[in-house]
Amino acid sequence: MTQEELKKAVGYAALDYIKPGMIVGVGTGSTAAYFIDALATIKEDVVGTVSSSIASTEKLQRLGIPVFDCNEVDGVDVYVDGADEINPSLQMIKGGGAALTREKIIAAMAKKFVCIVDGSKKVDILGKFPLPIEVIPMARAYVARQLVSLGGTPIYRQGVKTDNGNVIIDVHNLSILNPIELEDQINRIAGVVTVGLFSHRGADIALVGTTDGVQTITLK
Ligand SMILES: O=C(CO)[C@H](O)[C@H](O)COP(=O)(O)O
Repeated sequence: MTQEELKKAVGYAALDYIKPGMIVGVGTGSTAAYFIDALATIKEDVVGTVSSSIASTEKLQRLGIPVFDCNEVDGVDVYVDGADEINPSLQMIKGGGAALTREKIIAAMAKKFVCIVDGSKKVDILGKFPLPIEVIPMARAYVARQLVSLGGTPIYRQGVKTDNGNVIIDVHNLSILNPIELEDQINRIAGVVTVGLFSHRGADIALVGTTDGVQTITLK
């Protein structure tokens, strides 16, 4: 099976977690896009969605799926999104698509986070994928210097502006042995909006696409 087929398989497998009347959080990226296609097949059952990016909102609306502003809903029943890396504790690196801040907000609001990935995203230690950080533009150089002092190699993602009008710094060469500590350290740097490390609020369930089928991982 190709990587695209594995992404599609987990996108559709996530429908098992959607029940009639739910408010569904919708992620961003190529795997989440397959989930949106899947959601369209049961759209009469879905009360509504909240979306983590303008791109996902536009796709949902094109397919006739109602999208609410996060401030209009009391909570999110289930959040379905991809990841760039996921470890055995279901902590993740996210933000390859620059949507990390809205993704973190919806993850925080959600009762259940279902992460959908193809098998290439599974790692033992996070950090091979450069860690995305959303930064207020005027703080870019300062934040980069602070990241160097934490041992990383920050690279400014040229030409990218987030849906919130900010910039992205990708931090290379990190071996993230203590994700919670690093998430806290980076969050404390003035000018950082969000770090794409999802360790305090990781996933509750991971659906992993493999050539043997969709593997379900839940924390014990
Ligand atoms: O965090 C994300 C976007 O900000 C995505 O979930 C992540 O980049 C994975 O994307 P894809 O499903 O295209 O591999």
